Amino acid sequence: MTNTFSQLIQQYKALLKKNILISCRSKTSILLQMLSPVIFIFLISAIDKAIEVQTSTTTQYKSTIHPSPKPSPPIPPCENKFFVKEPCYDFIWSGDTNPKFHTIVERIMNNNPGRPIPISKVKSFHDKALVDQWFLNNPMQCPGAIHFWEKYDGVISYGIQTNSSSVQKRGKYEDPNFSFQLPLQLAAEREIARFLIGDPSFKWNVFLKEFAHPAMSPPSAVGSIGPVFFLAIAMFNFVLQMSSLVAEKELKLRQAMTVMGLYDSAYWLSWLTWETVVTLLSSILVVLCGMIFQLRFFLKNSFAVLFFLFFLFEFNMTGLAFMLSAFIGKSSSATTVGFSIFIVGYVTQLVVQVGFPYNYIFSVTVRKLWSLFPPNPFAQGLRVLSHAVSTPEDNGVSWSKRGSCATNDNNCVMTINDIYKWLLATSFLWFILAIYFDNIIPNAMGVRKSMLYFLNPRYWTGNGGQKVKEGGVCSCIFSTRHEENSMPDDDDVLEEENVVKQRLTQGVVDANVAVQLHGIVKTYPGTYNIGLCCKCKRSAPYHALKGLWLNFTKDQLFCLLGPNGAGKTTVINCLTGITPVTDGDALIYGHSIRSSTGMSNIQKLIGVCPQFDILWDALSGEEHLELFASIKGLSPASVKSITQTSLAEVRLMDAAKVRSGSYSGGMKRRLSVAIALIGDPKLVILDEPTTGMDAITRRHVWDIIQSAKRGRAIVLTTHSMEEADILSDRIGIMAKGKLRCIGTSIRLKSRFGTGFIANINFYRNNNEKIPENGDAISTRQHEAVKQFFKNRLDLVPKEENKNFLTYVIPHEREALLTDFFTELQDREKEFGISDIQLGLTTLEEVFLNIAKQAKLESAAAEGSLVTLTLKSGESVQIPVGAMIVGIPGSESAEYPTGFMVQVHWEQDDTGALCIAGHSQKAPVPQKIQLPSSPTARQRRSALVHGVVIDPSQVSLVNFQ
Ligand SMILES: Nc1ncnc2c1ncn2[C@@H]1O[C@H](COP(=O)(O)OP(=O)(O)OP(=O)(O)O)[C@@H](O)[C@H]1O
Repeated sequence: MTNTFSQLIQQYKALLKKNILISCRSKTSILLQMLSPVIFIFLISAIDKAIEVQTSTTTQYKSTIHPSPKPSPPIPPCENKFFVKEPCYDFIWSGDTNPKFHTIVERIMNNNPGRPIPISKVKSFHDKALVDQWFLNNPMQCPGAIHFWEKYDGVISYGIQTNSSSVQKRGKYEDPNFSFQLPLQLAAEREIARFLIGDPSFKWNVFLKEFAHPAMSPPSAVGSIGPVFFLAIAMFNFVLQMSSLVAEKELKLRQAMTVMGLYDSAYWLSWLTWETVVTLLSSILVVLCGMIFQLRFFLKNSFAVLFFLFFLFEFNMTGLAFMLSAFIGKSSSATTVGFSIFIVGYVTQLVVQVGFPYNYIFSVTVRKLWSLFPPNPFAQGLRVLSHAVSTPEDNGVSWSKRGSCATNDNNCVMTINDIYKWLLATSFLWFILAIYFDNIIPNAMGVRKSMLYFLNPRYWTGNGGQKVKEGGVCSCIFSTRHEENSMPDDDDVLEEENVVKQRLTQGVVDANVAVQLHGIVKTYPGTYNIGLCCKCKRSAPYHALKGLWLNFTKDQLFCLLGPNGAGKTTVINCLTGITPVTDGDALIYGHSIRSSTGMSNIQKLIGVCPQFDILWDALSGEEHLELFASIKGLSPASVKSITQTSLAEVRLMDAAKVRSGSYSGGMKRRLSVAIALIGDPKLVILDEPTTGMDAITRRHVWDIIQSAKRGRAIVLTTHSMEEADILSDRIGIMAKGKLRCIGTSIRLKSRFGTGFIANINFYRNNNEKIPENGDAISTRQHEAVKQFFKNRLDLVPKEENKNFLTYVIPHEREALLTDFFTELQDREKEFGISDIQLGLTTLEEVFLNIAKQAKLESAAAEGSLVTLTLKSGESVQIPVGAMIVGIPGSESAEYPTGFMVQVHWEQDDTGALCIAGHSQKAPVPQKIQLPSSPTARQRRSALVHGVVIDPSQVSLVNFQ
């Protein structure tokens, strides 16, 4: 337990270092994170200043203790109105049938203070109805009208008609009461009074005086646009965090660490710690910037209150990023998700600003649901704090007052303290959900845990409960077991299988065996996915491994060969726990891959070099090795020295401090090999480790692998036959999920090669004329040797040149070889032979034969047909892969039983089988009966169907 804990701490520290290095090495993201608070607070401060300038013309925001009287304003020219259509009128009036009113209006126009109104700017009408009609037909051409009437002689009445709503333009307000109604009313009363008393120069002075009032605080930009600006600051970190997590998942970096024994808890804790630090710094920076830019909001509210609000909000956003990252498969999508969250947050914050749902009229449930989205409670917090500094007398919220409401806030449903508690609680909710979704959503390999995995008590005790499933949570999965239980065709494979089975049934534990594969079966499940129009799309299950029984011995390198798609990587994925086996089991040093405890023990014992380099571009080779050494649990004191040794071993000392992003392909592969070997793993799995390496480096890595065999088992997959030949102690060739052959390189060559290769080299005879045309090389000595081979072994050369002849000698002729070569050597001089080389066929040939055989098998199983066109011009339909084909209806005097041909097959670039040619015709043996007349189906298709003849029933010599 203590051991586990100290390893967890060691992993945590190493991962934390990795997170810091990766984050700090991305200069753009660091710059964005550091500069965004400064830029956005500067913008808020600029907007604050603009509001101040805009409101400087009013006294609303100035303390007015002794207001001074001001003379009543004149009637303004109509052009001064905010929205006006020309030609416009300063005012219009009705009652023009009465000459008294003409006089009054003339005086209003002439005595307008500072500006007599020209006659063209006033229009008169008979009555009010006509005025209304005119207003209707000429909108925005006049601010209002005055209507005169005389009820009794000497009693003049008037009424003013105007639009009472104030309008705003470029941040300024136009109040119709002060800009039109009051001046016209005062002018009308003055001139009516003068008219009635008959003194046109009667003094009539009206002064206006506002209330004495204290200064109001101008509206703060923090309260209005602050929430969205602060949300933008948080979004930078949100997107960066999410893309870091998703990238580690997408690039399988996390999977690589898990395979090497990483604890999930160390992984999550390391990111959480780093993000807490980033959030902490960002929040302090925001508050400090606000104070530096002298924003009242930041100066008056307590530093601690502000800091905690910003910190908890950003922390909450980090939790949300953690949770959402479980649903995203590509790091490039993080920006899109971030942008969408920002847009949604912008709108919901606007809604919060107008009072929804932080008001007593809304239910608690609505408030809680709304508050689940972090920008919303944050916007409410900013609203509360803005409210607390809305007048110059307000002192903001102090730390001790964070739990109480402002006295003038009648709608206080959430104090700052409530918002803190809410943000903190929901942050932890997001983190828990992040871990939950991370477990139940299929990873890059389509593997996930059951939806209720946490209810299994064994999950918490570590004794199991780690059972995994495949396929999406919502896809309808069906999985069929692989029922094919055929016995292996090959004797060696059968023997290996029997040995493993016997040991299993007898419970024999062989200390020399590192890995035992007990019939592992892997079937990738087919899925039903709901497509367009609710159509279920079904994909068939794929049987990638069809029951492998194998032992990998200690101190040995087992090489798994096989064509693309044979199932080699699937074996590795099953052994490393990346993908679960469908059936069977494997024991690695006695630990079962099917149990979670077993798998976590296995992960401590293995080192893996995956098929593709899984490295962080921003980390150097040295940092990679240090990280993996710590994950493996090497003692912290030894990590440095072991790293240096590893680097020296793979010749990366000079590039130790260079970031792996700038490594060449070969350097990356070497680093991957070093990572696989670090920490002295007892089982090393190398999936095509030398891909992309030059010849010198490859030989060097072979040396490393060779010397690494001591004390451990190595499993290697490769497409290089030379590599397999040199490195392996045993080789297994797989095809179509089955082991086709097993044994040492020599055994495979002797069993599956076409036989022996004989190279006969000739002296150059300068006196002899050698034809220029290479295709028609035929010298006397060549001919003699060719005749010698034909007579003694019945062979023709596979390749020939003016300097040599190459023969492939089948195994069946092995008995004749001693005498044959003795005689050939004796007659060397006669034949002009300079050198005779005899060797086994290459491993490559074995590989190609096995691959071809597997292809033939599957083609035969599928029953697909191709057309064979004979040299004589006839066409015949034959099954793909058929070797000997009899041609029905080919009976003649020369071939009374009909004839047959041997078909030569080859694989094209895609691995598909195609006809390479066919042998000469040979008579069908008497014992085989070909159908004499074509079948009904053949008649329909108009093509003859060849009859497949069992090769054991004919002598292949017939075809030469
Ligand atoms: N997650 C998966 N879902 C469905 N089929 C898969 C999955 N992974 C692998 N396969 C299929 O299983 C078969 C074996 O794949 P595998 O990667 O093990 O082959 P391989 O021998 O390693 O090939 P290569 O030499 O190309 O690496 C392939 O046909 C592949 O398409």
